[in-house]
Amino acid sequence: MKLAMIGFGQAGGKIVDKFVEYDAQTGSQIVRAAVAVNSAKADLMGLTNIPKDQRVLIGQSRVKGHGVGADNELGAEIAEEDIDEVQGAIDGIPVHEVDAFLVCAGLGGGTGSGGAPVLAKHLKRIYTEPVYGLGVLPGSDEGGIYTLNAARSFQTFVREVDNLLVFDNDSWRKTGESVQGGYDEINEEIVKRFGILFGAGEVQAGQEIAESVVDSSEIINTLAGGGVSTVGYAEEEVEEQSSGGLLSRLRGGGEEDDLDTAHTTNRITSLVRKAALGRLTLPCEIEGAERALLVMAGPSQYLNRKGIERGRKWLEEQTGSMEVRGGDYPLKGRGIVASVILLSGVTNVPRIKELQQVAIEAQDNLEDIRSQSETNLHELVNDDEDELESLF
Ligand SMILES: Nc1nc2c(ncn2[C@@H]2O[C@H](COP(=O)(O)OP(=O)(O)OP(=O)(O)O)[C@@H](O)[C@H]2O)c(=O)[nH]1
Repeated sequence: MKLAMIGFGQAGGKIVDKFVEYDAQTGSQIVRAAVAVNSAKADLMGLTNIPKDQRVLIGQSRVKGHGVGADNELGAEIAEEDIDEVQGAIDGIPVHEVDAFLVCAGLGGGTGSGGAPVLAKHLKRIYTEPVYGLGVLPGSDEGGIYTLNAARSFQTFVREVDNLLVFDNDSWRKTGESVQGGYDEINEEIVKRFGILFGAGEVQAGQEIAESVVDSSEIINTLAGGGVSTVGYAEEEVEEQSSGGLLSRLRGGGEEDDLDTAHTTNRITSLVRKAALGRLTLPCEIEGAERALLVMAGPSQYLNRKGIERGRKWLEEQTGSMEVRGGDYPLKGRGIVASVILLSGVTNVPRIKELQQVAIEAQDNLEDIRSQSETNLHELVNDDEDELESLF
């Protein structure tokens, strides 16, 4: 499916930048247009793949190109004030050629956290195409203010988008890694998962015809209905054979043929389980997910309808959902068979409840500190008996 991607803030910009790189490397053609919006000039200059004329600096009169310093209320305000400048960049997008918008942002900071929901609301008012969000939750070690920002932004962003796809930095960070190196790896994980998912609806000319190919409308229907989504992923390396070799073996028929089919089917069902029960972009209980989509990607000789059907049925049982779609995505040249599972409308998410709890504590703390601040400063600056006088 073809997307117009808008990265808001530093994390959002870097993720979209990575999507553009992925698109060029794999030819998956999911990024029809890419825009970066930020209040920090340096962050925009640090991008590599998004065209320079598609990078929009907002809030110059307020923050002089230096960012909003994790103040997401200010981030929301300047996004509203400068929405026409953002729209100016979006005007350059051939919207009739895109299936949906994807607004990406880290929810813990200021610019993206505050600005992304404002932009989503604006896009939904103007366009009929669905507007999805890709929201990144901060690590739990980032501190109270980031958690509070994320909890407030999450609440607003979910309301303003047609569906919020969530990625939780907390469950992906590795110890002993530099923050930057860590983010590079994390961003690759994000782009791989969402790249295959959205790429599934985009069959290119010359690609092998799949048995039951996933179409953009299936992704859109799985996301329709709103709420929060998470994505599971698992892959296995396979040897890519030329189709001629395999076909001639298949034509030979016999036991080897049955073995191949059984092996292919089993590989698919085990990859489906691994993807659903392994690390999700947002960890949650999969039971109760309202809708799901299973995409099996790989060389078409490693995909079969039986395996996908079994995987789909298993997902139906595990989620209890009646709306589980499934299909394949022929993907040559990567030497893998991969299973991507989109779980949409998830509601049993302990991580969000925990985030909200920490956010409320941080909010109460901040209020206490603010309310005492004037008294404390007065006590510090003035002597006990008020014997000293200020100069003027
Ligand atoms: N996955 C991922 N997360 C990131 C990356 N950079 C920052 N983050 C996360 O995103 C959150 C927000 O940070 P930024 O995007 O840098 O903030 P901003 O929107 O530019 O806002 P200000 O810097 O406050 O103006 C942080 O709390 C991190 O958790 C990145 O490259 N990848």
